[in-house]
Amino acid sequence: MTTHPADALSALVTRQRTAPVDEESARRLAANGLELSLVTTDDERDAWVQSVARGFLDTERDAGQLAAVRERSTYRRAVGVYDPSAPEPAAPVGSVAGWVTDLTVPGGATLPTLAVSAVTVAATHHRRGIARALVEGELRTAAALGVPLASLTVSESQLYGRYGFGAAVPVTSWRIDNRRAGWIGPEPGGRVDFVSRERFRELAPALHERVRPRVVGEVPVPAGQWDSFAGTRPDAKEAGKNRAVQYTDAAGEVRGLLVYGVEENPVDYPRSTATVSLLLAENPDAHAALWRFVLGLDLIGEVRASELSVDEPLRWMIADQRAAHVEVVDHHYVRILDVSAALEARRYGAPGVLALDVTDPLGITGGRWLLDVDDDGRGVVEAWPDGAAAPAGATTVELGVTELAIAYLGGVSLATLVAAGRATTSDPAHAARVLGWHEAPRLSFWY
Ligand SMILES: CC(=O)SCCNC(=O)CCNC(=O)[C@H](O)C(C)(C)COP(=O)(O)OP(=O)(O)OC[C@H]1O[C@@H](n2cnc3c(N)ncnc32)[C@H](O)[C@@H]1OP(=O)(O)O
Repeated sequence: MTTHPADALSALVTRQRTAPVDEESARRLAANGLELSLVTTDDERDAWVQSVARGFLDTERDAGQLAAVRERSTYRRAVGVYDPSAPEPAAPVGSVAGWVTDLTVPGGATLPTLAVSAVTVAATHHRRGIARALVEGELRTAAALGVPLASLTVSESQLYGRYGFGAAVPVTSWRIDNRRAGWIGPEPGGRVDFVSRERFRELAPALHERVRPRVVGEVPVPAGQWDSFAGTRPDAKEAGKNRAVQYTDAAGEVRGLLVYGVEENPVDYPRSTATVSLLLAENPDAHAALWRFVLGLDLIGEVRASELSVDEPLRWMIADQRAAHVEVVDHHYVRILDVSAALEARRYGAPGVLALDVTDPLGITGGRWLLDVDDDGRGVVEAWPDGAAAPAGATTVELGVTELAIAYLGGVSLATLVAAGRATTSDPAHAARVLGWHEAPRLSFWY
């Protein structure tokens, strides 16, 4: 009997949520008088949420906020580190959250990934290896369950390379002088209408589910996060600042959604700012119509948007490209936990054989593989035994698991990594063509 991919994913989701904590990390922490534990009861979860809020410079949560979080975070596993000698031992001094979801890879397949979030360590306990124990432990647990990837978005760029995560999905942040920009893009025939935040909240999950399997680098938005976008959480601050808009095509189908907020400029009213929180478009018409709408807003002098593709088509829809200040930022980090499964899943940019020698500082998935790509971009992976020579005609590539992750989604050229001294190969041009992809990856939100 074959297992449907969705069934396999949901089995992994359940097993990861309840898996015991990693024994090696528990031992390491115990040697320093600390306890590693799964967070299970409501009281434990509330205390854990307070520690996470403090770690991310947020305010203490009140009862209403704790209830809202409790209701919206059942999808994820929470782990805490406890110090029994602290005056308040029930408050964790370290935290991590993780859930198995799926990530779109080149060619349109999706692959299970351990999404990691909420990594914090109390300032009273930092720089003693607590974060390392938490992250390594969760990676080992996921790898043992057969999850092939891990991924995260980061507060600081320099934290996760040491665990084998690579910045696979760079994105762009935009500041657009909308008066100067000038629209030269299409003028689609559908209609744009304001809708309530509640309607946005209702329509957005299904629209994102239609869009994200086509966008390399995307993962599903966790259900609880839609309320944050829409401002429909009962505890949302200034929820009314969010304005929602939909694009409907000529057949009456909603193909695009936008949520944005405005900041008044008190000294020069027509120079106020609009910030796009999310623009979801199912097709080029919806994309063009919603951007045209934002750039034409009255009383707005600057439009801001972030988490856009590095190859965002908007650049080619405005007459004056210098009206847009565009900054590239590292955003979605990927960690390969199973090189063979990861390489088999994606499609490739060019045919040929790569003989890959991958080192993994954590010892989870290092080794040697032959990747044989056919004319349609499909790859077959087999082990390349130690000591065996590379097959005639193969391009050899030596790199770390971090660098393989950086190149894995086709967003960063292997030739660039070679030029940066981060990988070596017998043929940079061929290796880059094979691992390359025709569309830049993107992740449109933070998690
Ligand atoms: C996916 C996410 O959740 S991203 C969010 C990350 N968390 C935050 O930004 C919240 C605020 N910061 C913190 O809570 C903590 O400082 C953490 C979680 C970043 C680090 O926790 P610590 O327990 O101090 O980390 P730990 O002692 O395990 O250090 C692990 C390694 O990271 C390094 N490191 C830790 N913090 C930093 C930092 N801010 N900058 C650079 N390196 C750092 C350490 O030097 C150590 O290096 P090594 O093991 O390679 O020698």
